[in-house]
Amino acid sequence: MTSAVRIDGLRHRFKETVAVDGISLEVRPAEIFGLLGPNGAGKTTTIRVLTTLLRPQEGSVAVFGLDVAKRRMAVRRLIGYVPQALSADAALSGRENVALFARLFDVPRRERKERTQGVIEAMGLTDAADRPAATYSGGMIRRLELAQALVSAPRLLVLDEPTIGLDPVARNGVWERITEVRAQTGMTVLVTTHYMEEAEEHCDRVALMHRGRIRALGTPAELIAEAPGESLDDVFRAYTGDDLDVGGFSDVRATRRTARRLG
Ligand SMILES: Nc1ncnc2c1ncn2[C@@H]1O[C@H](COP(=O)(O)OP(=O)(O)OP(=O)(O)O)[C@@H](O)[C@H]1O
Repeated sequence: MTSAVRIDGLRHRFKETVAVDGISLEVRPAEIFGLLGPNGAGKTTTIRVLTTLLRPQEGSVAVFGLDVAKRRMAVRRLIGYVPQALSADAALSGRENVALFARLFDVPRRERKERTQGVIEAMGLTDAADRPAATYSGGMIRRLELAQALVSAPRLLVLDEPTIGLDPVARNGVWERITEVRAQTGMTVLVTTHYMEEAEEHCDRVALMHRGRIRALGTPAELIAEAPGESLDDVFRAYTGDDLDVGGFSDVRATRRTARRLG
């Protein structure tokens, strides 16, 4: 079966910083795959290459068999992407935001209304759909952004830190919606996070990334069985040693970014 994502020897640098240092991995169709690691690990750079926003400098990336460097537009049509930066317009209602994405992604005109309503319902936003997004909570904004990404019925949903800065209840709400959509559609989900406990609970397989490299890859249970400790957090520490305290699981940067997003 064709891989949903296949990354071979991807390396990417920004001047003297090597952001991604030769990674290879495969995401299987219909799985929820977590790319995990602290700030600066190289997760976003990897995501930006596979969503065609950055051209691969070295190595290759294919989405459902399509090379991201050679088939950019075809790859984009397969992907729904929720970036870290805010992608909803606060002045528009939830429904208007989703309808805008339906137009942007060429959803056929006669299907737009129904598809927009469908994803709004799926994300639990029916009651709030006609209010300006400015009145939404952080969790609702994230679910609206998921609705925007889902309206084009992508085969691969790519989420960059979907629960960052949310309280535990809102984080659960976002994950519930992600797992429901996956169960209903068989969509593949690639998610980055630095919340190990969320990945442990919701991801089928994970890759632990640190300083541009993949340190371990497998199901959460496999990784926990192979390394000393009882959680993915322990596994990560085992693979990265003291580095983590320097690299930082600190949420400071993340929290600041979220404050900007919602402010
Ligand atoms: N546009 C850029 N210009 C220069 N350096 C960059 C750029 N984007 C990322 N980097 C650097 O590349 C490294 C990897 O960053 P990346 O954003 O991919 O990590 P990340 O794991 O996604 O972390 P975060 O969760 O903080 O975004 C970091 O050292 C970062 O500072």
